[in-house]
Amino acid sequence: MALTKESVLERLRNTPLEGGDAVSRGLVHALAVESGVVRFVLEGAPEAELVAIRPVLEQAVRSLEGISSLSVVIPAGPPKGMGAKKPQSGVKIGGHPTPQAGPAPVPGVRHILAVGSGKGGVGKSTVAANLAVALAKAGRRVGLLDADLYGPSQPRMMGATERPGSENGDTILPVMAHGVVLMSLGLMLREDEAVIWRGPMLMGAMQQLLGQVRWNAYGDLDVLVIDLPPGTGDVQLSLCQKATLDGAVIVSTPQDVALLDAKKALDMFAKLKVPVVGLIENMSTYVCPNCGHEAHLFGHGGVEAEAARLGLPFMGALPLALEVRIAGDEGTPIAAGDSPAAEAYAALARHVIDAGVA
Ligand SMILES: Nc1ncnc2c1ncn2[C@@H]1O[C@H](COP(=O)(O)OP(=O)(O)OP(=O)(O)O)[C@@H](O)[C@H]1O
Repeated sequence: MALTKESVLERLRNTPLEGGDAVSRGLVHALAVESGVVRFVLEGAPEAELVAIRPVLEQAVRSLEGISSLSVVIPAGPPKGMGAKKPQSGVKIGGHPTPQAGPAPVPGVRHILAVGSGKGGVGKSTVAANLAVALAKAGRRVGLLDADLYGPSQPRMMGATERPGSENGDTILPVMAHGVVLMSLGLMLREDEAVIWRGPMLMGAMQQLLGQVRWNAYGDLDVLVIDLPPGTGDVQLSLCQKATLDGAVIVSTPQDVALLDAKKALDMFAKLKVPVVGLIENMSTYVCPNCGHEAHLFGHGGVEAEAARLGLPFMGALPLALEVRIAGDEGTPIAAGDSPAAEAYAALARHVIDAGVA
């Protein structure tokens, strides 16, 4: 049977879900089928439920004959008329930290995974966003905390513009984007507003972002992914003092100068007794889209060699790809779609799950 809208709808109708199939429940929107490419939007139920049923529907549709790619999008934020009422948050972030005896668990969060890098600009935030989305696609309940307080980029990368609300003027309600529960200082600032805080203010802000944000507002989280600032400064230190981290992944480009800084980040996590889940080489190769020539702009293989030298797991190499940059700029991480890059992030997510951190 040829691949048509009707054949996709029929397959979806014949895929049983709790409460009825996705088509009769009115969850399938904007279905498009063109030369083997299938796309649709899943909307009309709480986001956590949509995230849970998406892999079931994807598996059912993928087995149709003639399909070359599939993209099932869950729009950011609750559908109109659904979800908690969120008055604008009057909570002020940044202030001196309050005394805390030692690292404390974050309520409603099972695991905390930090994504760090030694050097700036190596793609740490891109990896954090895509890894969070890939973990959500793998069926995990995921939060993403943008702890890059001086340069919060997750609102843009995750396409989130909604201001976090507050139920009582004390706790902060995070927002939902691409199936991930997100909080970033960037959601509370103007896009051109600068953060000019010293150490204690940063530490106070970190404490608030961990303790005052209601991370389980949409259900308990399997994992909270934390996008750290580059380097080994106050934010990293206060995070490890305030919360128990289950693991860290380090992102580096292959060139020596980035690797040198990555080693400092590894040393920091060793001193803070945070287990390193693995190293990721980003911007590893570049394949020319016109002629297919493969170039190694920043070198190649350096991170894998370093991981082997240190006896740490190498999680994988991610290519330098225009579509990854465009997807990040447009607010839909590449991992949300269906492409070789999305598959590479799915493999990283499996690594994290196998390591028992999600
Ligand atoms: N594999 C990739 N292919 C193409 N572009 C990439 C890739 N990884 C990251 N980028 C782009 O590189 C830029 C820097 O990435 P990103 O902001 O993730 O880095 P960072 O290490 O978090 O930086 P910062 O030090 O500012 O926190 C972004 O424009 C991003 O889209």
